[in-house]
Amino acid sequence: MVVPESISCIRPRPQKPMESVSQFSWSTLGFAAAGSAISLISIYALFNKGSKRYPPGPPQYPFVGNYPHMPVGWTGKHFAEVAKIYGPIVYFRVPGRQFIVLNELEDAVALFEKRGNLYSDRPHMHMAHELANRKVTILFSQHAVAVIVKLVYGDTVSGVQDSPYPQWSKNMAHLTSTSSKPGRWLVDSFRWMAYIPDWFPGADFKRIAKQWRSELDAFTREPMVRAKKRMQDGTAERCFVVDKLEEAGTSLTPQHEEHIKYAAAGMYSGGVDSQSSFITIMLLCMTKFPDVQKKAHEELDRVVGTDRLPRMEDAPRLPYIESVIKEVHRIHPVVNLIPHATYTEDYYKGHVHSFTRRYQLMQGDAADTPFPQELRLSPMPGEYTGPLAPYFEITGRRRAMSRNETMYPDPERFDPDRFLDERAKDAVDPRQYVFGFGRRRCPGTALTDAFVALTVTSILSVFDIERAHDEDGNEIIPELKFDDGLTSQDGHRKKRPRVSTVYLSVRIGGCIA
Ligand code: HEM
Repeated sequence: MVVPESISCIRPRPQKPMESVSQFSWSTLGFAAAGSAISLISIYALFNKGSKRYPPGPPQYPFVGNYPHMPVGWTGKHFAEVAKIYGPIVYFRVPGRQFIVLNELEDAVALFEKRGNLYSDRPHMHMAHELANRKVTILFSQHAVAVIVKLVYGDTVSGVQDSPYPQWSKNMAHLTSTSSKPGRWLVDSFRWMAYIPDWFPGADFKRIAKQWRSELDAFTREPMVRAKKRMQDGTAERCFVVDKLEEAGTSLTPQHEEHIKYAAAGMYSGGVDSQSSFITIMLLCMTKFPDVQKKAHEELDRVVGTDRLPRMEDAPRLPYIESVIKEVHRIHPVVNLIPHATYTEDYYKGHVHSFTRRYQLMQGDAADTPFPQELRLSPMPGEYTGPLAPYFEITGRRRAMSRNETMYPDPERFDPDRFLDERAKDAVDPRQYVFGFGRRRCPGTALTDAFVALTVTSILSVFDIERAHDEDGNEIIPELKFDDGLTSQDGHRKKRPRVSTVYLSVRIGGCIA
């Protein structure tokens, strides 16, 4: 190169011999690259430690594991796609949590029912359990005592416009669904976030949790206070709370009273939203499938007649209505992904399902809290005690079972006859799985069966359920669309008020008492 004279004063600085420069940088670079590779491999190995022992699942990324695959929400729709790729038992993990999703009834029965001793706990969800204090009611209580009675507080709600109960239960349904929403709260994975001060930017979740705590407090306390007041006034009716308080009599301790309060609240919160969701889905199906409704009307008119409401004893003589109820349960199981937890090592179909780690029940010192026993981590000798994945959250995906083509050919079709004709031998009654499994199976099953049978037959015997019309007078044919809550309801609710989705016109004189 010719250097122009004007800049010829620029001279190259004296340099170390080329060879030594290159030796220095290459060796440094080499060490750095090797170090980084080893660190990355170690981190990857740590995250995928033993992953071959687990059921198949989407590949994991370093640090975040399967966070990108984790569904936010209750229905976990994309699991259907995941199951097509990885098979019926799918595994995935995010920092601090491991999940197994069971898509087939056979596996859910094998684990939740036949090995119920291992799979009956509830996982710890930090936002719901600790920050919002939802651990106190039975659905999420790790020491569940299933107590079912028809009337919990002995109070009257129906027909009273200004009753606080509907609002309380609405708040509770929202709180439960949102606080424990899968994938929604980072604090469920990173529990140290619970120590972030409330005022800290981004700590909105703590402020929300505070609000929920006070709503939960009102929900559990107020109905109990009212029941006790009625007992004092001598106007109390027999119900779960009154029976239990009377039973305890003078030996009632404050702690015992707290247990009654929370057991009652568990029934209250577990029962209201699920049953009302079932009825809205039933109304949606009747609106969309008028032929089914017509057949149900015919059966009711033939068996019960038109001069009285149906009674429980009519139910065995109404097989078509019973299959309508089964098909409503099947077409969209009302309650979505409620996980169980397992803490003990177990092998199923060649895969290990948990680290050998277990929690022991130890006496806590907080005698004034409702549940003085606390779960304390107690590693056994030789156990894995690292920061990752202390146990598995394991869910039977009811919606996958309800779409199983062997049990239900053409599963997307709403067809109650599948439980009556030649297909009936394979058509498993969905009530086997829509209420959950094993020891955590819904304790409200019998109550729901009775409530649903009476409500569905009463509505159908009194009303024609008709489609709404748009501004041009055309019928609106609703889609089978559901929202993404813990309990899914008719998904049209958000768009327009339910009353415009269906019309109930009176078929016969009278009303539903
Ligand atoms: C359509 C009606 C209902 C459906 C579909 C339903 C479904 C479920 C499901 C799937 C579970 C979780 C089971 C599991 O983890 O394996 C559950 C739990 C529970 N349900 Fe229901 N349920 C209904 C009605 C009721 C009623 C009427 C009550 C109370 C009167 C109730 C009280 C509870 C309680 C307390 C739990 C928690 C049980 C525990 O954690 O041990 N449910 N329900």
